[in-house]
Parts: sequence; C-alpha cells; structure tokens
Amino acid sequence: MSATPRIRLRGLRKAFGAKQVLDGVDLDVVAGHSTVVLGGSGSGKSVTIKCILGLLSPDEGLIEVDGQDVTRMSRAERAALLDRTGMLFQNGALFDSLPVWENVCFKLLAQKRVTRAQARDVAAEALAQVGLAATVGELSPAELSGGMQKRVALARAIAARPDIIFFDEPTTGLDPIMGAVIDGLIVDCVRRLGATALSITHDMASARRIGDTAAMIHKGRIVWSGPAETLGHTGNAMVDQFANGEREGPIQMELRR
Ligand SMILES: Nc1ncnc2c1ncn2[C@@H]1O[C@H](COP(=O)(O)OP(=O)(O)OP(=O)(O)O)[C@@H](O)[C@H]1O
Repeated sequence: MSATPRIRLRGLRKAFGAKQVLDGVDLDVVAGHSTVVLGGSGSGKSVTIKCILGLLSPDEGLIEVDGQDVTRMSRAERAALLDRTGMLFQNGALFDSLPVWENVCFKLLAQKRVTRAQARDVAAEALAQVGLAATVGELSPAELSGGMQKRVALARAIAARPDIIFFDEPTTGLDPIMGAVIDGLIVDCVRRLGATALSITHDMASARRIGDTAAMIHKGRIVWSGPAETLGHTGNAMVDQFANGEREGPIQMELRR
C-alpha cells in the first residue's frame, strides 16, 4: 500500500470568536487507508472535516488534497474535488420529501450526471451494496428504521463512486449489533471502491473495526496517531483513558484544574 498522503493538514487553526477550536492540527490521511479521528465532544472533529470540504475557511494552515491546496482552489477545481468525494452525515441528512432512490442519487441528479431512469438503476445498485432491496428505493426515508436510514445514507455516500469518503459518527444512535453491521458495510464499500476514508467517531469498537489508523484530537491538536487496533493500549495515557472510557486520567485532571 502506498504511503502517499491524499489529505495533508499542517498547522490548521480555526477560532470562533475567542474560542480557539483548532490550534495547529497536523494530520496525514494515507491513500487507500481508513483513518479515524477520535476526540471528546466539541474537540473540533467536525470543524476539521468542514475545513477540508471547504464548508468552513480555516484562519491559518495548509489543507492539501492530492497535492492541491484546497484553500486556493478555483470554483471549478473545488467542484471537481467534491464530485469525487462522498460524505455520510451524522444524522443521515435524508430528505423525507423524496423517495429513497432520489435521495441516493441526489447529487448525480442535481448535477444532471444521470437521467431519472439511469438514477433508478444506480440507486438500485448502491442499495444492493448496502444489503437493501431495490423496492426500498420507492419508500420514504420516514418509513425506515434508524439502521435502514444509515444504510441508505451510506448508499448515497457511495452512489457516485467517490474515491475519498468522509464518515461523521456513522454508528451514532444505532444499537451495538446494527453498529457492527454498518461498520462492516463501510469497510466493504471503502475496499470495493479502493477509496481513502476519513471518519470521526466516539465509538471505540467502531474505530477499531473501520480504522487502519487512528488519531486523537485534544485541545485543538492531534496528540497521538497510530494503528487503530492498538486503541486502549497505546501507551499514551490520554488516548488509553479516552479509548477505555476511564474517569481517572490526564484528561480529567485537566478538567479539574
Ligand atoms: N459555525 C460555528 N460557529 C461557532 N462555533 C462553532 C461553529 N462550528 C463549531 N463551533 C464550535 O466549535 C467547537 C467544535 O465543534 P465540532 O462540531 O467540531 O466538535 P466535535 O468534536 O465534532 O464534537 P461532537 O463529537 O460533539 O460532534 C464547539 O465548541 C462548537 O460549538
């Protein structure tokens, strides 16, 4: 596997008012790898992803995707980057006003990259990849369970065959078994597409299942990165406390100060 970083963050800083959320984030997301970013609530995980996607502008720092500086991209270059990018949002972000198949092909239809007839076939194929029958395409998202909605959101993330995929808390709100099923589908889909994945999660079981590499963000910086399988016994007291959900440790000591 190549060790070329597809996404490279250096010295990324972002403040909202007086609050310094990102305070020098350095991160490499290696091509073809699945990287998981961990961190407490409000530690800046989503802000990091939004900066990479161009939904937020960083105050300082470098964001490179495939060697190109995202902050200096033209509109056309940014659109081309978004075309090859998939995103699974934390809450699914499905539109109840549209049937599942139109949700799955929303981006492709909006960009007129497929006809409506082609979109039904693309949706059926994407739904099959997440274990759903084509008939589910005719339902409204409101008729589906949380686990099925996550599968549909995953089908939407992969429908345009992206080669970079972002997963924001993919297992939040699911029971542990459904969480494991979704993680398995994520691993299969990412592998099938040969994609590079960047996920954020609080769920340690999920992080170990979907991640090759894990990184922990704390106080606006990446304080550790290493193999996801070592989470819980990394030797870094902060990461191990977080991964094992322990009350006592350096993170709590800092909160007490
Ligand atoms: N648009 C914004 N305006 C002001 N503050 C913001 C904005 N977006 C994020 N923040 C603040 O930045 C901090 C980090 O938010 P972020 O959503 O990145 O956290 P997170 O690590 O993803 O947390 P969680 O795990 O709870 O989703 C929070 O304090 C949040 O209130």
